[in-house]
Amino acid sequence: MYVDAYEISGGSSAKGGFELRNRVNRVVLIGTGAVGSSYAFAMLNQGVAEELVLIDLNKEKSEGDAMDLNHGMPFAPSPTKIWFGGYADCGDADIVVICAGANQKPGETRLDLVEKNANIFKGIVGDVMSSGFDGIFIVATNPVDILTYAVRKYSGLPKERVIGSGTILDTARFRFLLGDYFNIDTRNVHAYIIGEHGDTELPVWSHADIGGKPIKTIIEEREDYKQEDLDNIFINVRDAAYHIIQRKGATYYGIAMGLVRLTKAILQNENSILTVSAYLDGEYGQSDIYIGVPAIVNRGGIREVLEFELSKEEQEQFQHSVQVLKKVMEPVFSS
Ligand SMILES: NC(=O)C1=CN([C@@H]2O[C@H](COP(=O)(O)OP(=O)(O)OC[C@H]3O[C@@H](n4cnc5c(N)ncnc54)[C@H](O)[C@@H]3O)[C@@H](O)[C@H]2O)C=CC1
Ligand SMILES: CC(=O)C(=O)O
Repeated sequence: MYVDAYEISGGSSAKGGFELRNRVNRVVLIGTGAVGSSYAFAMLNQGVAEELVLIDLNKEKSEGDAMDLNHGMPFAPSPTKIWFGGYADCGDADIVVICAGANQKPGETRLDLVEKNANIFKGIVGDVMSSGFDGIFIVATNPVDILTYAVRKYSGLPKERVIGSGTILDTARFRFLLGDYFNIDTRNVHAYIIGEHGDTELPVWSHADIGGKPIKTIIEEREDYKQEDLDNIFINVRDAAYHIIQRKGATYYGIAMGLVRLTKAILQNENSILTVSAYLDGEYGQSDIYIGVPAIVNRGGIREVLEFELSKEEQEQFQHSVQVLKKVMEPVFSS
């Protein structure tokens, strides 16, 4: 069901040929808390899906969200059929997005959430798969790399059809701050954060450029830009969630827009390069791990992981990030 965006119907048209029938696409969102409801709002505003189903343990909340969102429909760029549903609705879904589970309290790391959220995920993924779901999972719940691994394990779906949001948000934060620093439209900044979506993530300075010019070269050539400032930019990216959680208790708009970007890349078969949590099977010298890397995303999910030629320091940092994740994963998946 996930492969064909279009179905050829055999019925004869007025002109006697085949009719190309656009099959309705459906996204099911599980978890309509701060992140999930922001995602639903952004989906409606961008007119990405034809059907959007909301599921949450707190049924009243998702029912209220469906009503509220539907009242905005006259202002949307295109119609989206939105309803509060149940797991049976996943059977016909193209994409299931999971934002359900606990979030960080001030001072907590993402990795601190692993046990609680892995337990929640066993039930959720089991219910989704019982519906006959055969599409693509997108995972946002933290610790996202480990929970994406959990979804693959619990669902048994092919690796390319289980995708974590990975460092899509961190990369966006990085591009925003670099754009601000160099006074360039952030969309013209090409720079990536890879590794764990968390404290061990790293910036890929060796492949960061603006308008084709490496940022390293700009720093060497221009006295008004300093390496020290770039180092601070990365620290602000890495610690952004802590800064926001301290101020408002949670982060949700940035990730919601990142998740919509990912959903669009899939539904519109874009072959876009996004830094997502992808399963590594030898790439970057690593295996049996989900972690943030640049990947080509299209209607089949992850078409390919892109392997940047990393500097020695970047390689070491990436390896460290893998090791930290594996250490936390070990007790979760050993039984
Ligand atoms: N990947 C990323 O870049 C980001 C990830 N997150 C993560 O997203 C997750 C959600 O965060 P928030 O929306 O702020 O939390 P929230 O507490 O506002 O919402 C969580 C929702 O999950 C629901 N839920 C809990 N157990 C459930 C179950 N078994 N079935 C269905 N629904 C269930 C709750 O009822 C609640 O509505 C957290 O783990 C957070 O750390 C947050 C921001 C960025
Ligand atoms: C909470 C979280 O993972 C983030 O904002 O990056």
